[in-house]
Amino acid sequence: MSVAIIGTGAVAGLCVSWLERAGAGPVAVCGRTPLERFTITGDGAGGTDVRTIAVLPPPDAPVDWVLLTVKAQDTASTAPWLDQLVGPGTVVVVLQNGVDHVERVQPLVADAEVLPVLVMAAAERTGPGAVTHRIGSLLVTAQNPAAQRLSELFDGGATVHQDPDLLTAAWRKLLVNVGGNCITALTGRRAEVLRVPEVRELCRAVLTETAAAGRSVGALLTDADVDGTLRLYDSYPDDNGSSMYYDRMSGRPLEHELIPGAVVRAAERGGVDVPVTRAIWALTKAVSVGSAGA
Ligand SMILES: NC(=O)C1=CN([C@@H]2O[C@H](COP(=O)(O)OP(=O)(O)OC[C@H]3O[C@@H](n4cnc5c(N)ncnc54)[C@H](OP(=O)(O)O)[C@@H]3O)[C@@H](O)[C@H]2O)C=CC1
Ligand SMILES: CC(C)(CO)C(=O)C(=O)O
Repeated sequence: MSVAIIGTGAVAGLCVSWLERAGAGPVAVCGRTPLERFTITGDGAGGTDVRTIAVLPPPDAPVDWVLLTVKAQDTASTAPWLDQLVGPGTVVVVLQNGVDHVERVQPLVADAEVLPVLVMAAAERTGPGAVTHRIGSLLVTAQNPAAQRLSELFDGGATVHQDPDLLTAAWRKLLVNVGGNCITALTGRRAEVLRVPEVRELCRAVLTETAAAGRSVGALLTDADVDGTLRLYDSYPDDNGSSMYYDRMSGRPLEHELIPGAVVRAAERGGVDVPVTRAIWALTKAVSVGSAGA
């Protein structure tokens, strides 16, 4: 099985780590800057071991699996890699947050199979090829033959859950991101900020709106999902950040369109009022590098 990962950040590092544990052999990594190895600290389950894993340079021919791990706003810029790596039989696995993976990637890969994957894990890129794996080793995807093969590819490294209702699963993950990612990015504080009582109430308001927006487009979310997400925030270690927090701290653009923007757009389609989420969207857009004046 040939595997090429596009991107050299946190989720790319997780994939390299999981595939090495799965015995998948060295995988190729395609970055904006060439990389020869990853150093992974931790295992997402409390372990603190440090592993160095060598990776292969970008292949010059199509591969069986392309794992796309760039931020949503960088997806279009990967077109040259996709042209090089995708051929008949390639499955393009999109490991991103959000709810519209297929719409974003399918136009770049003609009729190749696109498999959306929700990454139920937390990791931080701390330097070039250096990734700290804090929480989790679960991937959630659709229920189909490609997903079954993905499960076999990662077996021994990460668990792949095939969910018959991926729309609801993606909105459930969006709940986690719309509060946790946006608030940590806006405040410049890690997960401990989510336990400030007034911030917790703000999160409850955003999550309640998000659940309503999700329901308006067919996701089966209830108040129990809101409560479950708040309990998840309570369980985070104080030093857990979020992918949007790391981008804010590094002066990179934010995924404001992928996360609160997706809620606002769905709410508009569904005729749902989401004033608090709209405010969060405006603020994350305003602080995102490159958005000045937009
Ligand atoms: N980090 C986390 O814990 C989690 C993240 N996610 C989601 O996963 C996705 C990836 O996030 P994450 O790994 O954190 O992001 P990172 O910012 O850590 O990594 C993104 C990588 O993509 C690279 N990249 C951008 N454009 C290109 C390109 N054209 N060609 C090659 N590489 C490119 C970046 O390069 P450069 O180094 O040059 O910037 C960077 O290495 C996001 O949608 C995020 O929301 C989901 C769950 C958990
Ligand atoms: C780890 C988690 C759930 C944090 O909100 C995430 O998805 C992210 O950082 O993007």
